Amino acid sequence: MTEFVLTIEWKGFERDKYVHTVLEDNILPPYIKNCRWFAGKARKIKQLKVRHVVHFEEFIFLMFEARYEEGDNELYLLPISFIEENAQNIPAKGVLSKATLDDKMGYLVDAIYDASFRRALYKAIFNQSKITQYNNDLLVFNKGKILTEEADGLDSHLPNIDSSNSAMIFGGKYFLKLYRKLFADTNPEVEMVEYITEHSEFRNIPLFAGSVTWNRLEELPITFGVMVQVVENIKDDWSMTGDYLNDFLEAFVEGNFQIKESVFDKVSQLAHRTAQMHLALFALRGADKFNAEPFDREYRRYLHGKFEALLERRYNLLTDNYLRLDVQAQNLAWIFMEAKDLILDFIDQILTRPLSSFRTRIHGDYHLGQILATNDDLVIIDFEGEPESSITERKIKHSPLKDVAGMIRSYHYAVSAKLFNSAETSNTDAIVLQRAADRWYKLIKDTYLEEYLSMFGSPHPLFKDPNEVNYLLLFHLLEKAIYELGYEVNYRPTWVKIPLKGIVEVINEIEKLRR
Ligand SMILES: Nc1ncnc2c1ncn2[C@@H]1O[C@H](COP(=O)(O)OP(=O)(O)O)[C@@H](O)[C@H]1O
Ligand SMILES: O=P(O)(O)O[C@H]1O[C@H](CO)[C@@H](O[C@H]2O[C@H](CO)[C@@H](O)[C@H](O)[C@H]2O)[C@H](O)[C@H]1O
Repeated sequence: MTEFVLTIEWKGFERDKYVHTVLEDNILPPYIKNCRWFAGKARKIKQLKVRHVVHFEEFIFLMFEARYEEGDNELYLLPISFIEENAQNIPAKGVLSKATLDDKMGYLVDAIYDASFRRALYKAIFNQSKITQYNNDLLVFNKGKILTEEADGLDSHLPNIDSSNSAMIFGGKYFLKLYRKLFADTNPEVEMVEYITEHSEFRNIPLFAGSVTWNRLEELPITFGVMVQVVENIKDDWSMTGDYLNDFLEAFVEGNFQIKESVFDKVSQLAHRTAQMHLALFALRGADKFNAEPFDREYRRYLHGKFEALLERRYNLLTDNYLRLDVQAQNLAWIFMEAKDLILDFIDQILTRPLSSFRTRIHGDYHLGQILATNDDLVIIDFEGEPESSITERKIKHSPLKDVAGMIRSYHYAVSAKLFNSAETSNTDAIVLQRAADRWYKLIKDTYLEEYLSMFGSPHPLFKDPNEVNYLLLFHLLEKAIYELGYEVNYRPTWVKIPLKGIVEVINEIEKLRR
């Protein structure tokens, strides 16, 4: 914590240039370095700038902009509160600085750690409050039908989870996600969860309980948070699949190839829930935001342009990081780079080939970590969309096969990570390991895909013909693996091989199609 004693006044906080400057220059820079939610740690920061202030009772929603040496700025939400000395036990990671308010000594803290802030948030959602700001903007709290518990007597806590936003749990029943990185326009998660809850029968998501939005007079609204039902889950499906793979690994080191029937059952169950989610989203047509659309020229061009730009970014990233890769990853990277023309040729087809299927709103960032396993079912969470895309892009309708490709990639990740990163296999020949991983992946992928497609009548408007399905699936598998390459280079360099292997697999498939 910095040694500043900041003198604060809530009234007129938006004009308090002195406080803003101290925050920008002295308090925020060291503070955000230790925040899990600050995504710019690896980037060179040029400046942090207090951009907006929204008042909420005796708290402030502060928004600051991170300006970097290179690349786009980012806007972050930091709710702040003043805590009198010894008033509450705030963890050190939540304290911004020493402060005085109305001659009282205390601390300026991240308000999520302040129980009275959490209570105020809940009450405001429950009462559907609307708070007019100094410039006539509105802070709007919206309530879902399932929110029935009065705030009085309801306890709240911060769950111990790994999350890029901030979660709070109320009365063990409601889960509030406060977004940290903000975007202009309503967060797709609020739209999706609210619409599915209110206008469909699909119940394998946490139902909508409320939202917090800053409605700006002159500009697009910004979503601060969404509240949903708590899912009493045992673990997420990534960990669950890891458990199945432990059994598989155990048998494998004994010389057996063995997948339990119960594993196929779980994969089928996920395929069914995925299909039901897509059917529900497709059925929401009629509501403007959700109407299914054809593969028109504009969309085809968009998809093509986005893929080309992604490809270019990733080739540059690989070139810049090539020497940091191990030999196996370098070999795979070569295959990827040499296949550039083949890939470009393949994606060009999206512009002209017949595509009569429809596209609809989808999950957008679908992988095993987004599935929570309850006692006997699966619940799909995190409808925020692909982290690298803008909010407008996240709302674009796609073939549901984009989600299917995401999940298939996730199974590929799970088996690759387990087989290649486990101590048990450190002495096993890489070719033998690869063969086992390929077999497991193929069986699981086929099960997932067949079960998924079997849930749609044939032909279904979303999947008009098998050739389209094959092409679009390959297109999205390739796109996703190329996207993942960026994530791994930046966050888990030792995992870069996994998406590279995925890319090479699709390249092989494309070559087969050309023969
Ligand atoms: N409705 C919920 N009930 C219980 N736990 C949840 C719920 N939603 C999310 N979680 C937990 O929080 C974690 C992060 O959720 P997620 O929506 O992915 O947030 P973020 O986008 O901030 O990473 C999940 O992996 C899960 O453990
Ligand atoms: O869940 P997020 O929205 O933060 O998604 C990002 O992080 C994911 C990792 O947590 C990353 O997913 C990749 O790794 C997963 C295993 O850890 C694997 O199951 C996914 O298939 C793979 O894409 C995701 O790409 C990224 O956007």
